Amino acid sequence: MISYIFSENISILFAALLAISWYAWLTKKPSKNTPPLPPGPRGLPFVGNLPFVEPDFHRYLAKLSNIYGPIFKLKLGSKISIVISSPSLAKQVLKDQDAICANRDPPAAGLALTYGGIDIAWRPNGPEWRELRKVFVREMMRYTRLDASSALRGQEVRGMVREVHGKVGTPINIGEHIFLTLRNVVISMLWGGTMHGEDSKSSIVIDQYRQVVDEMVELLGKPNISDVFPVLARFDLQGIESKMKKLLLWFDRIFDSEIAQRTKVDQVGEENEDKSKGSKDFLQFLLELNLQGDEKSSLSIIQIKALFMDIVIGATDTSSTIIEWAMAEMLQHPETMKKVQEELVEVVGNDNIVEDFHLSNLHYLDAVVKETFRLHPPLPLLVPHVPSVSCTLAGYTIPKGVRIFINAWAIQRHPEAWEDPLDFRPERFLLDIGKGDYSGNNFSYLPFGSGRRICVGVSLAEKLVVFVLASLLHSFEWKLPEGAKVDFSEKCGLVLKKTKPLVAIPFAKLTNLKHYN
Ligand code: HEM
Repeated sequence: MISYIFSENISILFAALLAISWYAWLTKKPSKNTPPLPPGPRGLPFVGNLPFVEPDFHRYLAKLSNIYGPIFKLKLGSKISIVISSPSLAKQVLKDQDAICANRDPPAAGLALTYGGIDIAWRPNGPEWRELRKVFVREMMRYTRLDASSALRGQEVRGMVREVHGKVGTPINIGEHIFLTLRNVVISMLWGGTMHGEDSKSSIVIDQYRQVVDEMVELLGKPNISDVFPVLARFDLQGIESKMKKLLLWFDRIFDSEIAQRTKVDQVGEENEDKSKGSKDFLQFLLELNLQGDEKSSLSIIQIKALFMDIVIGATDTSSTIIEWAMAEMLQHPETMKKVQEELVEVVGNDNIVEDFHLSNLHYLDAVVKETFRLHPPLPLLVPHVPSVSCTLAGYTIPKGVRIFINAWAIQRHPEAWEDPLDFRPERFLLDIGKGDYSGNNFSYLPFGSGRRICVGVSLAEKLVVFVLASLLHSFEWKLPEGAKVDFSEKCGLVLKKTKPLVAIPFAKLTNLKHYN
């Protein structure tokens, strides 16, 4: 992967050499009393281990941890990274030393995506980040607000069932339907409807939305010279930053148009009755905060847009990826799919549709989702944590500012933490409910991270994933096309996706056709 970058442009290699002096300055010898840095593979001068990095980064790191142990260092360009691959060390970073290790080192692409890193994901650990998180978690993700938007989610999911029903008996790309549904759910929750100006050319906008989000996520996961040699960042040698800025512009125009539309409506006093009753969409809620002018919790328009980017990226790509993996696992294990469908008949019934209130009773489906998160965590390395001061971990020095990768993918397959770790066995979560706790208290199970930086969208993600899967499996039987096999190869980037899209054939399952309309 990295060697590919260098061959991409000879000038990049030349530019990397310019970093020599910078590198030499950075690599000062530690004093005799400080504990050593963790062990790790020897690298080359200046570029460190960059030329040896393999394309599947999470698997490469897991392989190295078999040689160097559960904590090791890797030099990527001028930057040191620390890799953690055991539950007990993950606990030290994410709990015992959480206050120190909750900083970020935003990649150039991340900064470009979020108006300079003023969102939640890339903001440094400090009072402004805490306040933003508090507003998001307490106000936007609280259960009552999520319950209030359940009708919107239901509407979009039923739209998906209708669409799929139109294609029964033919092979469909499941991921495309899931992505489209989540995109509609997210937009409904953000500003309560379609995108303005969309109607006349909706299919173009829909196609572009997916393309833009896919490209954004790809750029976020792409190795970037600017991130490993920050001194070269200003040259944006691979053009990643400028590409991301162009993509952001696509969303920025939509955000501006929605905000302008809403402000206009509010000014002429046409406030939607529902909004005054409290079931406000996120935009309404954030604009009211903006108007409040309260120094502590007030948000500027640009901060609102940065938050929207967090939601767009956080809610669509990760959630659609895990749903696709879950469908892949169930097509590979038809006995599991059968059990889920039996549970759906018992809880929902054959003459009903899946509703929000059924979800908490779907225990077996919940276990299937948990097992899918274990084997296919959408963010296999979480988002790197960064210590704001130097600290000691397992007897090693962890310098301030290094990136700490928690290899959740490896931890969730660790033979000491999981029996038959490579088997897909949802039952393990039925027997031990605490094992599948999403709140980050079990350090051998971290699909949403843990500690201060734990994902802010856990409650929404949980609802969305179970709801979409329940609806797909309640309304349809699924079969692979004749002779086809499920392909489990992974495409590693920021989000761990399937390399090949999942194609399967839906068959109508419900006898009452009104449920498809
Ligand atoms: C299947 C769905 C999802 C998965 C697997 C997931 C996973 C994660 C993980 C692993 C992290 C990093 C935690 C860490 O650094 O320790 C994270 C952070 C984050 N997620 Fe999610 N996420 C999902 C859905 C969502 C949704 C629906 C939203 C928004 C509504 C969201 C917004 C965020 C934000 C803003 C952060 C940054 C938190 C911070 O740095 O303080 N995510 N997510």
